Amino acid sequence: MEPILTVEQLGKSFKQTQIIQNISFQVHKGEIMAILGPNGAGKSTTIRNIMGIMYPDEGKVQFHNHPTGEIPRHKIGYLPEERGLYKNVNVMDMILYLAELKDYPLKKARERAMEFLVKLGLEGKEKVSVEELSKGMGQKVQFIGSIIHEPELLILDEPFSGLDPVSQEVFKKEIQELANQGTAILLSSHQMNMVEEVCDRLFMISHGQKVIYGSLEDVKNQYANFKCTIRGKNDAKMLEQLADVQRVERNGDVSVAYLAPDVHVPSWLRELPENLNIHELSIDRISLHEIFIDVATDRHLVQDSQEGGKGDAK
Ligand SMILES: Nc1ncnc2c1ncn2[C@@H]1O[C@H](COP(=O)(O)OP(=O)(O)OP(=O)(O)O)[C@@H](O)[C@H]1O
Repeated sequence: MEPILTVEQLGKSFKQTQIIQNISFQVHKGEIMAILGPNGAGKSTTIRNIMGIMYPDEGKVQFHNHPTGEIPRHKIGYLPEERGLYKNVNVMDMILYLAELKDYPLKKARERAMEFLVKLGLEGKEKVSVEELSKGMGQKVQFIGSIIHEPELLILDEPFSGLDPVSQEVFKKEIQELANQGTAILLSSHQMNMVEEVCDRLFMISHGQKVIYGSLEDVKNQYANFKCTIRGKNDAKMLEQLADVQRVERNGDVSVAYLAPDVHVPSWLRELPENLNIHELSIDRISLHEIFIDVATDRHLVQDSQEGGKGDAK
């Protein structure tokens, strides 16, 4: 795997408060790397340090194939968390202006702009003034602006926020296609279902520090324990006392028992008490959404200490 970006031991403080600490990860050619974490964890600060919008107090950012310390802006695409376009220009001129800023040939930019306007359902909007666009349409135009110059690294800060489900799917497809064509993508998002569907690897920050780093598969193998959902009138206490049950959540007649790591599911099922009331029962692995909540609420630390510490996925 060819690294495009290496972030090494990045640290940043504001007014003596350490915001991020010892942040290290790589983004490879053709992969989608998710940077995740609760509100205020330090994702945007990390991205801003990569983009040179602010400078780290410690560590370094290296763009491979470029001299050390250089930020090759014409090779980076960036969709910032704060959306914003010039209002009194038309859509095509806006996109061409952004291409020009990156020294990208205008003829090619116009062709690519048309191609993406069609793909994102904005055909015929080329001459429409940006201020007449809806929020979602504006976001699509800004997205086109971030990829118009064929960047080798694309940084997307919350690309799905504010989009309807259909537009989210369109964005998802485009992001996957760009990765298939070799673009390295660093994506920050709170939409775990989307992250689970598109990302190859993920880096999770909590309180400014790495908590998980690894491939989606490794992370799921390591952190996605099983849960057993039972519909039927049952005493939650009885379920809590079963072997290998870490906790039980209850909603009406539905109880979800979260199982310990490495539980042998067939054996666990065999041991269920005979008087258990079962209308429906299912066994699933917890989702990335649930892993995220475990991490964000430090629940995984309890789990790690019970196991003697699992460490990172990578
Ligand atoms: N310019 C700044 N001056 C002081 N503190 C800042 C500044 N920028 C960010 N912070 C603080 O740094 C912390 C991390 O903020 P950051 O925006 O990086 O988080 P985030 O993970 O992107 O959060 P969100 O998911 O809410 O966008 C927060 O506590 C924030 O208040």
